Amino acid sequence: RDVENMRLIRSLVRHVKYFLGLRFDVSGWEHLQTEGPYVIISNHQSSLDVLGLMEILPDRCTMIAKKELIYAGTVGLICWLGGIVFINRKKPNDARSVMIDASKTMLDDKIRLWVFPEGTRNQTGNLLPFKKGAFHLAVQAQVPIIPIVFSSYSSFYLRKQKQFNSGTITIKILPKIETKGLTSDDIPSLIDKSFHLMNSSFLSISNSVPHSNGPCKH
Ligand SMILES: CCCCCCCCCCCCCCCCC(=O)SCCNC(=O)CCNC(=O)[C@H](O)C(C)(C)COP(=O)(O)OP(=O)(O)OC[C@H]1O[C@@H](n2cnc3c(N)ncnc32)[C@H](O)[C@@H]1OP(=O)(O)O
Ligand SMILES: CCCCCCCC/C=C\CCCCCCCC(=O)OC[C@@H](O)COP(=O)(O)O
Repeated sequence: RDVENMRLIRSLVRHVKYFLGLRFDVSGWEHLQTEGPYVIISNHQSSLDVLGLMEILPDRCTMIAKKELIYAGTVGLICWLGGIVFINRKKPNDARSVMIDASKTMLDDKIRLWVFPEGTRNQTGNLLPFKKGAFHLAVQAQVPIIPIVFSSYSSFYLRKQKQFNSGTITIKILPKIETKGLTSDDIPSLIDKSFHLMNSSFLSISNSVPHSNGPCKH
């Protein structure tokens, strides 16, 4: 169990896109060229997000995930080996204390953490209001937040209609938001700022989908 295992996991998962006919169009790589630990936050539409995540995953970066994933067979084992931090969403007090511990570990072990601040998968067409854990984590560790947005999958993947076509996912890496000197009092405004940046970015990259390479909506 070590975050270094993510290198191997990342290189294996990167092949899955070819089987599904998916492409990634990434912008903002330069924003990930930040030294040391940081917290990445991104929107969460489906388990397909794992492919985009692995496409851009920086070194020494692991995720916060719901603890049910440990029991998901091979996927659970892979998550455990990759050093994923598991939280019990049914016990928010426990989840919070795990995240407070994580804020120390990320500094001690120079680890970056990826959090899905919506807290659950969402395909409503707008981002869900953000939970607060990711922002407490960044402020407690005094590390930057790097927001990342995946464009809507609705042009190629309709879960209810069981439709899946090939397509292109646009990933936009946004400039980091510094948290040095911020305290827990600043968290509401930090959330507000991050939410509006990400939601407007999500809407703008989802409407255009310029490079769609597959059969489109029916
Ligand atoms: C064949 C190929 C196989 C390939 C296999 C490949 C495998 C690869 C593996 C990759 C896997 C990726 C895994 C992705 C998994 C993604 C998920 O599981 S998403 C779901 C889980 N994640 C989350 O839920 C994170 C977001 N949630 C939160 O951050 C929450 O805040 C919370 C920590 C869970 C707590 O929940 P809750 O209490 O409901 O939340 P709030 O409303 O936000 O907060 C209430 C209250 O508590 C205060 N608070 C919150 N956090 C903290 C903290 N860390 N420290 C101090 N205080 C905290 C918060 O301020 C609120 O109080 P207030 O008075 O209202 O301010
Ligand atoms: C046509 C099929 C389209 C789907 C293809 C999916 C291919 C993905 C390939 C490999 C990735 C498998 C890793 C699965 C990890 C799942 C993580 C996940 O997404 O957990 C859900 C959790 O965050 C939120 O849970 P809830 O929405 O609250 O419950």
